[in-house]
Amino acid sequence: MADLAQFAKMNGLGNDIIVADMRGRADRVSPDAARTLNADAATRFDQIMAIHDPRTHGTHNYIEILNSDGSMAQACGNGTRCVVQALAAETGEKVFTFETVAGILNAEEHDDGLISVDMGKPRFVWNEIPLAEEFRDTRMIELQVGPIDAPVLHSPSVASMGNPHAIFWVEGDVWDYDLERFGPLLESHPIFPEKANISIARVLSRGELDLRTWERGAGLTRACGSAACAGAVSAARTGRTGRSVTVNVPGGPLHILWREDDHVIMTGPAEWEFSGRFDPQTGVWERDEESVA
Ligand SMILES: N[C@@H](CCC[C@H](N)C(=O)O)C(=O)O
Repeated sequence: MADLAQFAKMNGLGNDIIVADMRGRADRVSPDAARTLNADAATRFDQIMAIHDPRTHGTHNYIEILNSDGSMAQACGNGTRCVVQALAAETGEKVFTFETVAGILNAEEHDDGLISVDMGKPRFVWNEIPLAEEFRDTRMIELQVGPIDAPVLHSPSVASMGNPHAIFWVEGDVWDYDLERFGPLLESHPIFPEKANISIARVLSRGELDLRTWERGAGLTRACGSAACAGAVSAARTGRTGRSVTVNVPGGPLHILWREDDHVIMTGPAEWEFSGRFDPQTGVWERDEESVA
């Protein structure tokens, strides 16, 4: 059998994550392997967090992120919390610095088990989201779903947390909207040249909002950390909330703080489920004996 790599099936508030240990290896997790793992009910996931040896001095690891469709992602908040929990359990360290495509991320596991990730600074300029055409005010862009005279969703805020997000604001229950139908249409809308993560958000107070997400390259998920960050900063910059909020995603609450230095700090849990070994090229896998229920 090929030279197998260790993995841990984990989740961040129900966002299904595979943490792949690629340290000491020269290969990468292939898109085909991602699609094969996702096709198996036991290992289906939203993102793979591939931990590689560091590429930059001062970082613990380089992290590569794949969505369940095999596409690459620049950021994954829930997945980063799972990586922190796994490495903290292995090494006893509590503070980590990772390099990702989106930049350098600092993260810390607290004594209560919750994990904070510095998701970096949000980007709001149209060509940093990116959008296909210039919008001077990205707090509200011209995009809608439904009849022209009575749109179901309209005027979203857009932001990048290293990955593109559109947040549609609603007055009613976020579960009253057919995100499974609207999500794929909006994810691949021409206004988003790199596609986008599509969220519906309802502001409950100056300190709390509900949020559901159709994830780029993964579909409906129970949690999207970077969307929670994008929703929080968009709520603040449109005057709907303060800069410290609880974001209720379907899997549970996340705390988001948009610091005065412009960094966005996300805090939440992570959970280990089982471990195994897999072929990073084919996705063929086997469960570790001690993980057999
Ligand atoms: N679930 C992740 C987001 C993963 C990437 C996203 N699907 C994308 O392609 O941008 C999170 O918790 O941030």
